[in-house]
Amino acid sequence: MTARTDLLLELRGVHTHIGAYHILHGVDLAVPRGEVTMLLGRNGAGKTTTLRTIMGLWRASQGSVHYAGRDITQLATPAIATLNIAYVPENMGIFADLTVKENLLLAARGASHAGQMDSTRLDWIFALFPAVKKFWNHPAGKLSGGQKQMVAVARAIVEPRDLLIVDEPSKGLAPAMINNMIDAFSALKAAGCTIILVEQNTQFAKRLGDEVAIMDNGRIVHAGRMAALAQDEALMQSLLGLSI
Ligand SMILES: Nc1ncnc2c1ncn2[C@@H]1O[C@H](COP(=O)(O)OP(=O)(O)OP(=O)(O)O)[C@@H](O)[C@H]1O
Repeated sequence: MTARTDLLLELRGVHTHIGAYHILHGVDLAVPRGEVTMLLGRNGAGKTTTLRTIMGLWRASQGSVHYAGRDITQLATPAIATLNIAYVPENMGIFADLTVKENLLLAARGASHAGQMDSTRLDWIFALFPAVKKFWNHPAGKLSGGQKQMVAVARAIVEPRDLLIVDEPSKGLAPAMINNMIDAFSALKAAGCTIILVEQNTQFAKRLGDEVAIMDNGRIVHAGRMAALAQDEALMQSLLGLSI
């Protein structure tokens, strides 16, 4: 099959088993470079499993994952991470006992103290996520769920990324924080980052998504432009069982 040059990431016929369970049943997902792709679907549809398979945290038992024209299906997670792909899981993986600064420092390559971090990039991150600056020297565990989510995304982008993958970024966020998160992802996209977001919040998806893929029962059941889907109430209803 010829590779599409507009795609940064492509899954072809991916099957994933978790132990004895067959979870993904031939996932085809095309992620255009420089855009925001929304992965939607009901609970248990296979969205998180798809992200974990991309990151090598689960191994595809069939099919392939191509990134920037390279087959990464068999690569181990650390090798995948060095390809400038960052993944923020749903539980965020924040170290509660460490300060916000220390959480970010851990993700900064080659920096052993804050003075060695790229200050221009840090200022940019502070502008995107004011809570990160405000609570810089506070233990991350003391922050609200929304603030932790900001720290988790900030940590993922402390180094420049080509692909950022975030599982449910809007989960539990107050409306003002949702707007902040949308602005931050828009700024990241404008800076050239390709983004994949798993979402349950269809308003969030509608405002940010360029491309959309909808999963059900371990398969992609619809893929296309977000704007087109957002205008098709009936299709949205039939795919997700809710209205946008
Ligand atoms: N570690 C596991 N062991 C067994 N089954 C699992 C495991 N993780 C996920 N599953 C199952 O795989 C299916 C897909 O789960 P997944 O978390 O990928 O769905 P999801 O679309 O991300 O849903 P949610 O929004 O609820 O997280 C579900 O039926 C789930 O129960």
